[in-house]
Amino acid sequence: MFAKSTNEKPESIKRVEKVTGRLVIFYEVDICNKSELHKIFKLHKIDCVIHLAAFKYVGESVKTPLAYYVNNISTSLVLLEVMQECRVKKLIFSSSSNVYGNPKFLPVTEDHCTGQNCTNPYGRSKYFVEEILKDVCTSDPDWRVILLRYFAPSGAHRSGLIGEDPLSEHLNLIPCIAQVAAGQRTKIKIFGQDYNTRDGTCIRDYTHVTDIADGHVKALKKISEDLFKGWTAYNLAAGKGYTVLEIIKIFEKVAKRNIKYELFDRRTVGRSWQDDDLKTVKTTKVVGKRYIVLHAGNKNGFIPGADLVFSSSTKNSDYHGEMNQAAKLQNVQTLLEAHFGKEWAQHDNLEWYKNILKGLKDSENENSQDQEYEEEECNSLEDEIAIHI
Ligand SMILES: O=c1ccn([C@@H]2O[C@H](COP(=O)(O)OP(=O)(O)O[C@H]3O[C@H](CO)[C@@H](O)[C@H](O)[C@H]3O)[C@@H](O)[C@H]2O)c(=O)[nH]1
Repeated sequence: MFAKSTNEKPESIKRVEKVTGRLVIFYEVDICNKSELHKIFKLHKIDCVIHLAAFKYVGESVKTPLAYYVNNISTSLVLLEVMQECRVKKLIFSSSSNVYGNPKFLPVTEDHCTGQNCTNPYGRSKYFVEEILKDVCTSDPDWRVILLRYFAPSGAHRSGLIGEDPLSEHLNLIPCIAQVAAGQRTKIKIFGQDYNTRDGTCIRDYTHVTDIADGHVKALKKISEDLFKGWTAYNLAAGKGYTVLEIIKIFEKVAKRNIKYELFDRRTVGRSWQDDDLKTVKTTKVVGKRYIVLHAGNKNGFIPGADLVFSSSTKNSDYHGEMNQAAKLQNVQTLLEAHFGKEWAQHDNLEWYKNILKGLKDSENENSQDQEYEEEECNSLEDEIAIHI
């Protein structure tokens, strides 16, 4: 085992030895230190590497994206180079369900697309490393890679000897609840209450760490099978989602303690597994006031001052009717005319907006059902004068 001692305490290695009954050979080394890594690879006959070294806090990654990209990607690159040079070509990579971003279907299976709509730098760093590993496998058929995509690893070994005692101020949900229960924190901040779920808080599939450990043992067997080739991804998940509030209530019941909490905004651009009962993933409802910004311009750029901001009074996500009231568009028309004089014209393709200017209601409007079409048209009209919303 090799690691930088940012998060590990020496005592934890001793405890791993106690729980497993095996001697752990431990090197305290920065994985980015290529020459040190080389020495270790020369000292031992290594068959397969399990690569777990990474920063892992979603919230922290949003605040310090570069630290996450540098740490999570460069460690992987140095490790891969050393492995390649030492002809060790089997790797089990600790990836994340974050690579799926906002899921397009549920349950999320391994063939779900990855990388699209990742909601945070942590998830994207895992996605990038996955892609690098796929390229490495394509370049050399001797490489074998298993990507293990964890779903919210949580819990502790049943002996109580190994658990999570985080040093970071950024905490995962369950250690944070545990600290509140133990009196080390006064309350827990719940990030997000506007998810499309049973109680509005985010759903995660919390997977016990010993199940995750079993997954690694199985992956080790799999990668050594004669027929194994290239790369394969496996989800490591329990298969059942719980909301943040449900987890808090379960913890209260088990620990027989009151867990105080406070509601906050979402930590990232929201990813949630949504409600199990919902067949499709729906657009997240926005609670509260919305501000709509509209710009106008042409190929020479936006017209200075030609932007309209107004606050919607509706609380549901379909604010378009309100936004396109003739009065609002009239403001834009006035601005455009002030800038272009009579040269300005609304493009024919913007039928829907034209109809609104004529005072037609949504139901009388032929194109109103297809707003996406409208937006696409706007994008392809860069050379025309167009209203772009
Ligand atoms: O103080 C807190 C901490 C978390 N949450 C919420 O609880 C849920 C779970 O968050 P957390 O326990 O931090 O897990 P994830 O953000 O899902 O990330 C974890 O799970 C991923 C796999 O899903 C792993 O890849 C990551 O390394 C690991 O940090 C999320 O909705 C959070 O917004 C709170 O409301 N308050």
